[in-house]
Amino acid sequence: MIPPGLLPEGLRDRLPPQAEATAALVHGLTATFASHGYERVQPPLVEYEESLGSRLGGAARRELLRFTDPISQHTLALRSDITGQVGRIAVTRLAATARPLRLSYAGPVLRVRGTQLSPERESVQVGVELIGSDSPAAAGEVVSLAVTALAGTGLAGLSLDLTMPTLVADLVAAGWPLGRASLADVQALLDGKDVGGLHALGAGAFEPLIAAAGPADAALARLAALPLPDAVRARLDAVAALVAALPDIAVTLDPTERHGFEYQTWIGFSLFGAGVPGEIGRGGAYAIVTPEGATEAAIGFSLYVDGLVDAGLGVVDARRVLLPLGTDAAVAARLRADGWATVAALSADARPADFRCTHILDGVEPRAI
Ligand SMILES: N[C@@H](Cc1c[nH]c[nH+]1)C(=O)O
Repeated sequence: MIPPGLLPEGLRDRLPPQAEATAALVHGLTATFASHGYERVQPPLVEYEESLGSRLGGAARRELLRFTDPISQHTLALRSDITGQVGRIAVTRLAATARPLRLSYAGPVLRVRGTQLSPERESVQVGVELIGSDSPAAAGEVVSLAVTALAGTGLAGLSLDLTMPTLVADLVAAGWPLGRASLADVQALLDGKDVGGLHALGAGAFEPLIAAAGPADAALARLAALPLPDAVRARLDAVAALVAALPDIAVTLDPTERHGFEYQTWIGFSLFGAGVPGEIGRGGAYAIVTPEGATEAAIGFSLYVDGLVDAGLGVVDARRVLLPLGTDAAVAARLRADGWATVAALSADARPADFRCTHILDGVEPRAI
């Protein structure tokens, strides 16, 4: 028998005050997005696996929890990421809406497996997608919105890691010599920072990419010294402009990092902050496939609210006042209008501390205890 209170691995209850903190953070972040012109959409928790899966990269698709719908007999899946759903909305229901389209979203996502760093399987994603452009200006808007929104939560020590997920493939397409290696080999060797392996397969041309990782300014300078095709150089300039626009936060560049960027294209980024293990958010440019088989450029980010909650952010400093038995309803209403949370005693011996009250009503005024 499963003991009462036991939850499946990777799932948890949020209790006071964290449950409220989650809601407050979601509210604050989406309000910031709204103030920058991003309008909220709310896709469902569950969709056809075929449709949901096709909008995720390979690894993320394997993270979908699937089941058969007893009504339609189709395979459905719980979303592991909201970005693909927003893309679907953009190219179907909102296909005729003017571009760029600025949408925001918030809600729970579920993945089959947690990771060592974040064992939770359910988490809350909050984010924006700018659809119709992935230009340098769009990237600048989206990255600075992520930074502004996170700064608004009180998070300290914010830092940004940039990557260029399609860089290696672009260089290969431009004729950088692979030797006896395949594109996948080179990517795997770069992931492992395996200089010897690259040379052994005759793909030594890619070695300088390993050294071109670290603090963004130095990494960009190293990359710029390489024989890059014009299109890649233009993207590098866009990344440099983006870094220059963020003088107040630490920015690093790891140009070949692909882990977690299954569907992102010319730019990807992760956000980190003090007191939060693992990423706080991730984003980048990507292409949405339209029902006609064309593609539409987009860029956005998702923030993972649970890390912020676990770090103690979002806790609303509630002023809670205990109302002794028989308190006048009008007095209680006035206190609430003044921003108090009122807790009505249901017995004469109710003690403020038992109800996490900081005050007790004394006559018509709250008295600190
Ligand atoms: N949803 C992606 C990040 C993203 C949003 N938009 C583009 N990329 C993730 O959580 O990994």
